[in-house]
Amino acid sequence: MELFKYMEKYDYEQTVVCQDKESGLKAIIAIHDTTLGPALGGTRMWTYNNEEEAFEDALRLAKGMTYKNAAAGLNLGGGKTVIIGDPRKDKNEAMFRAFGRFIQGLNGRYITAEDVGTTVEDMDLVYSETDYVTGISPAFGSSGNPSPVTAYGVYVGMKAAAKEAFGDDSLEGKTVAVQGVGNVAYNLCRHLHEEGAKLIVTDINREAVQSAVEEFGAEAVDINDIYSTDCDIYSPCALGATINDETIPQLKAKVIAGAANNQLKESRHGDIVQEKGIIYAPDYVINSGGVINVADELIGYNRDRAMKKVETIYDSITKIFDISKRDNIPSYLAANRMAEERIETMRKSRRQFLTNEMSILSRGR
Ligand SMILES: NC(=O)C1=CN([C@@H]2O[C@H](COP(=O)(O)OP(=O)(O)OC[C@H]3O[C@@H](n4cnc5c(N)ncnc54)[C@H](O)[C@@H]3O)[C@@H](O)[C@H]2O)C=CC1
Ligand SMILES: CC(C)CC(=O)C(=O)O
Repeated sequence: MELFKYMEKYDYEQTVVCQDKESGLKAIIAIHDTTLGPALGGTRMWTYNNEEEAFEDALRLAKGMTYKNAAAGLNLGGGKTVIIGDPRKDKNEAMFRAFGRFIQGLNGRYITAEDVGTTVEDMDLVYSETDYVTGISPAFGSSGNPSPVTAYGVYVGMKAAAKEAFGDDSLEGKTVAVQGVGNVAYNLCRHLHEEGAKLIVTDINREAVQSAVEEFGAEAVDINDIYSTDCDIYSPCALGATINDETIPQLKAKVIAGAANNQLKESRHGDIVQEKGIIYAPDYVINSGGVINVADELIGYNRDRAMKKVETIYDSITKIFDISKRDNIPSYLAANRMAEERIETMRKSRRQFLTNEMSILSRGR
């Protein structure tokens, strides 16, 4: 990857490469756009095949956060970190504390939280070194693990998508194929089960699948069979790029609504999905519950306020479908326009110098 070329193409502000030999920390912090406020986005720990893959993931995820935070109406920009390593083997206290010090060095331009491969306990270690971290333990007055709230947001967003596709937002009797039953999806399965949906699940982690089978009466399928399974809703909740040239022809679902970030391998896959008449709930809107929840910590966490805001995901998804129909554009593009318009408006209106830019956080209530 030619880093500067890539950054210029998608207008990234900053990429920070962090290395700490003692702890084994290798982290890439990508800050895409801070027009709306400090960049907030989680930290993913993953075993990448090579450095290029890690850079690309950090950059793509950071851009997604710019759009997610803008579409959610947050006064926050977009950033994300990837730590290169195996979350099951390579973690240690010194690593997350070293990472915390690097974040502190950015002086508030970037605020972190959990993502795939990192936990509340990891963020508590980061908090030992910096205030610019969210999703830490409730014992610190924080909101804890964002995953259950993300799951709730995906659930309400899925209902809005079901209304668009089937004329009714009830998920009772609907068959939902859930790909990945990790932190978010397991909680999503619980909501769906409680409403009477039928679940089909898959995961590379057999124990997670077994739990979903036992607790929710889910049917388990092989990881390669999830796309072609007979279902009403396909819910991608593992990693990104699962909506692509190979998988779209296999899909039988009328709706795609899931938690994963960067579900479309390329933008054009959003066009193809639309042409096939599949209702696609844009990923960064439907999965914004977690960031909405942790962002509330920045103004003094209030769970009721945060959950009320998460419930607006239903209206946001509905609005996107309305724009999509009105302007005859795919839903992913309707979401992008909504986010871009907000960023551009704010970019134009915020020209005068302020001594304390962080104060904008308190105005997002
Ligand atoms: N945790 C959160 O609050 C948020 C998460 N997301 C996104 O949602 C997705 C899931 O996040 P979490 O549940 O936190 O992660 P997680 O790591 O707890 O769950 C992911 C699950 O996917 C499984 N998996 C990985 N590759 C797979 C494959 N090829 N086929 C089937 N299963 C596979 C893993 O074994 C794991 O159980 C990620 O894309 C994440 O970026 C987005 C917004 C917020
Ligand atoms: C996990 C969230 C709190 C933030 C984030 O990184 C995301 O929404 O993808």
